[in-house]
Amino acid sequence: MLHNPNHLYIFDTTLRDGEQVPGSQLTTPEKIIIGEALQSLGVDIIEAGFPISSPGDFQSVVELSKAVREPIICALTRANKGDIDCAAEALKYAKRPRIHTGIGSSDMHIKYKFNSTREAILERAAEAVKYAKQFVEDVEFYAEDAGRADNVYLAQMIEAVIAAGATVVNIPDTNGYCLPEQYGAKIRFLKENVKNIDQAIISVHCHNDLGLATANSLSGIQNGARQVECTINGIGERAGNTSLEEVVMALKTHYQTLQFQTNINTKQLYPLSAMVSRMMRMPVQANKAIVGRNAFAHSSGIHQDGVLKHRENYEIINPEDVGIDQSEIILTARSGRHALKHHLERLGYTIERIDLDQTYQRFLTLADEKKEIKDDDLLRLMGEEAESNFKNGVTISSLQVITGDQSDPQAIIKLNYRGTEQEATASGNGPVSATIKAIESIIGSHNEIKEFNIHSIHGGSDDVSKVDMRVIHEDQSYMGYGFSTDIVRASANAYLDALNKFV
Ligand SMILES: CC(=O)SCCNC(=O)CCNC(=O)[C@H](O)C(C)(C)COP(=O)(O)OP(=O)(O)OC[C@H]1O[C@@H](n2cnc3c(N)ncnc32)[C@H](O)[C@@H]1OP(=O)(O)O
Ligand SMILES: CC(C)C(=O)C(=O)O
Repeated sequence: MLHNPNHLYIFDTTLRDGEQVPGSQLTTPEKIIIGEALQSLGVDIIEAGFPISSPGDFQSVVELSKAVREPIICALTRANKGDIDCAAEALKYAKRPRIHTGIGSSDMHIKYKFNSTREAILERAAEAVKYAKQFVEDVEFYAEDAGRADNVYLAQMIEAVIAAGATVVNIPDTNGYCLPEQYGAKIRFLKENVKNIDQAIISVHCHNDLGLATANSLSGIQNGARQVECTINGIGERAGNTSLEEVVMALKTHYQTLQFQTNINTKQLYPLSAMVSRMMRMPVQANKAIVGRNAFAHSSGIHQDGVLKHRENYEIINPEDVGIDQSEIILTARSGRHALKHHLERLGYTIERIDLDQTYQRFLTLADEKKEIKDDDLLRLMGEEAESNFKNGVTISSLQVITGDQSDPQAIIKLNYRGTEQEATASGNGPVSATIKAIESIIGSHNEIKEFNIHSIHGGSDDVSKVDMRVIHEDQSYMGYGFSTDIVRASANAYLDALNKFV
């Protein structure tokens, strides 16, 4: 078989083995959407289904064969004529069809599944391949439970099926039993002991029962396999299959050592992972390698500081390479000053004006209570006691407002400004406008307020109100945030929050 010796074929079985997850069955239109996305990702082979299993799965293979033309479309069968006839029929529209047939190869399966003998099973294996060959040129054979099979017998079986015409021989660790070294040694044994092995591609198909599917697949590849069977997000029967994104990124990250190329456009990995998770109703665990929510999130201070100084200190993959915009710095009580400063700057605070130590202590108290500090929490922290956050900031020492429907509202304010306490009184068309005017008469300048929003945090008339405003000063825009149970005080806090960024 002619192929580039450095090319590693990616055989995606999300739609077949991946779909064997309880509750994750897909409709034909959903399979086509995922199939088209897999084609765009660059997989070489799509295992589209098991046509004999149901009319719906048969139809999915038919429709996928029509819609997805670039990758090989593969259909699974047992080693019997009925399954193979059905797969051949379902694949009749495929541009590049492959039948994937096979049978158990371990003594366990031979005895307890088939109540048969090694000799009889070997014969059935070869017959099935010969039969499938009448329909398609490309026939893959799987030796189910090869992970627990005797290597000498497995080699005989593989030799027989290649002689019968198999183009690809799949050595599944069906039950995720092997250790990486054992599985690699099995592949090497076949490479060295099957006389006609050069006439077929060896494929690895590993399950994750011991969390070793990716490690076993890589070990198989290092020992002679040139096709890897995998699924998006590693979904599949029981603990799942080898995860496509893990194996592809391991090959890419270690290209210098392994020297294998794939056609995968890695930037599509994350969007496709999210699509499969949504359509198959299978959440991705947060700490899942490559595509988990936390795969590029840093929440402890030492790591955050390291990442902010030089991303590669704590990341071996650039998140953009897998379609994730950027790493995340999550603020928690384990964060340090560098992370806090990073977020404050991102939110528009000029760090030179902030008393970082003071702010950090208040941040820690809040973080211990809240676990994760979001932008809103940080803005609130800055707005609530704006004066304690800024070095030499303008602060309010008292505010009194007289309002009602008999006269214009009036505000009397005392500000600490430039080292002295100064007082002013002003009236306006409302209590907020009177307060802002009073502040402006002390600082001696007028700044236009472009946006002004008041929200309650939880709802209810006794709630804390949150004010945000955009203040224009010398053609620059400054956001201010304020919080208080008194909406006038919250507005004054927001104005001072913005003011302290430029005064
Ligand atoms: C390791 C894997 O992931 S293999 C793929 C697993 N996927 C699936 O099983 C999903 C699709 N399966 C199905 O829809 C059904 O199981 C069918 C249509 C294939 C078969 O359904 P049924 O005919 O009702 O049989 P059932 O599933 O109960 O039992 C399996 C039969 O297939 C036989 N069998 C199992 N694997 C193979 C094989 N590779 N080659 C030949 N026969 C096999 C079993 O020995 C058993 O036969 P028996 O009835 O003579 O004892
Ligand atoms: C059908 C085969 C390839 C399989 O899924 C397995 O053995 O795990």
